[in-house]
Amino acid sequence: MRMSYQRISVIGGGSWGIALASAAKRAGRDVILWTRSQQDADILDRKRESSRLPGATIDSDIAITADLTKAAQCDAMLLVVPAQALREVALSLAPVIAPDTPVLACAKGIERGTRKFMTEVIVETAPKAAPGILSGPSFASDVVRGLPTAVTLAARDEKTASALAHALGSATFRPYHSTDLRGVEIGGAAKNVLAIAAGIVSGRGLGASAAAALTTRGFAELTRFGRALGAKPETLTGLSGLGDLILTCSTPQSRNFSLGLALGQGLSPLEAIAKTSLAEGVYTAAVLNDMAREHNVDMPIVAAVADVVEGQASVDEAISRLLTRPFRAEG
Ligand SMILES: NC(=O)C1=CN([C@@H]2O[C@H](COP(=O)(O)OP(=O)(O)OC[C@H]3O[C@@H](n4cnc5c(N)ncnc54)[C@H](OP(=O)(O)O)[C@@H]3O)[C@@H](O)[C@H]2O)C=CC1
Ligand SMILES: O=C(CO)COP(=O)(O)O
Repeated sequence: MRMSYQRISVIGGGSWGIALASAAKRAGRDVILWTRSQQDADILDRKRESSRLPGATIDSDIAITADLTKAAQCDAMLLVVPAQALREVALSLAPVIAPDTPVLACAKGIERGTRKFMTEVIVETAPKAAPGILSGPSFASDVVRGLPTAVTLAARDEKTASALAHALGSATFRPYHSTDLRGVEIGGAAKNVLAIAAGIVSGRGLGASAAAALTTRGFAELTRFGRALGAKPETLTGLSGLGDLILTCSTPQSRNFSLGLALGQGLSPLEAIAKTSLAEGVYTAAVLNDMAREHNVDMPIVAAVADVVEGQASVDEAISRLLTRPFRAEG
């Protein structure tokens, strides 16, 4: 098994892909960044900046390509495309990556239709790869500027997870390693949905006390769901669970929070989606709600967000439903 991960490929030239490529470069790795269009690759290569990350410079030593076969020549790969596009990209990669190459999902979401988590999609589409996941409280704009961030990186075995954390880590980008794939991916997927609710609370002007209650009760939902699906408690209270929930529920720097803010201020779901760049919680809300029901897990905030973004309830109806739930023991 390869344990030296010098050549890192980053698949996806959006804001998180560029930020992770920059972090890997800062850690001393040889980095290739793949974008799906040749035109984008040429522009990024020439300008060394992206409108998605204003003010950030892409290191001149990061190779940029639109050639998947070239990008597949690596020791480890980061998949940094939206959750709903991960299957399509992994399918194209499967024939060109070497067996046992770690392929880390860096998207936060659950596939609609199949109800699969990101590492399950990798296992299905690229069965010879070694699946992993990287997730945690980390805005691309912070990571690309080299501000201190910490994330969780999980692989099936601890040696691989630890070696990958060493390969990608630096003083300002600190991956903590884990083998709890499921726990890490549940945190990243659920927190986006809960961040929409936090944004709604802010946009409706419900106050700081309501915001704290929402985040805490949201964490109770995330924990219940995680426990039902076999996540480790320490993962749920760690960076990729509680850590990312706190970050995304607290600032309009989060796209999910800011989409919620727009909904709370009275925009329709379609208007709010059009106004915000990729907010994964929109696509995860209904599938997470369905999975919660399937596993008999009570997730009233997630259900409320799903109804609002799918246009089945108004913001006021959803809030009223949450506030009139029966009183119960905490837990
Ligand atoms: N931004 C952030 O701060 C963070 C983001 N994430 C997660 O990373 C994932 C990606 O987000 P982010 O980079 O911000 O999103 P962006 O919208 O900035 O970028 C998405 C990238 O994926 C590409 N893409 C979209 N669909 C496909 C497809 N079918 N095939 C190939 N490439 C595709 C886009 O290409 P094109 O330009 O051609 O459309 C674009 O380069 C999300 O799941 C997000 O939750 C996680 C942590 C932090
Ligand atoms: O996942 C993120 C930070 O950890 C980014 O959050 P948003 O996608 O809501 O901007």
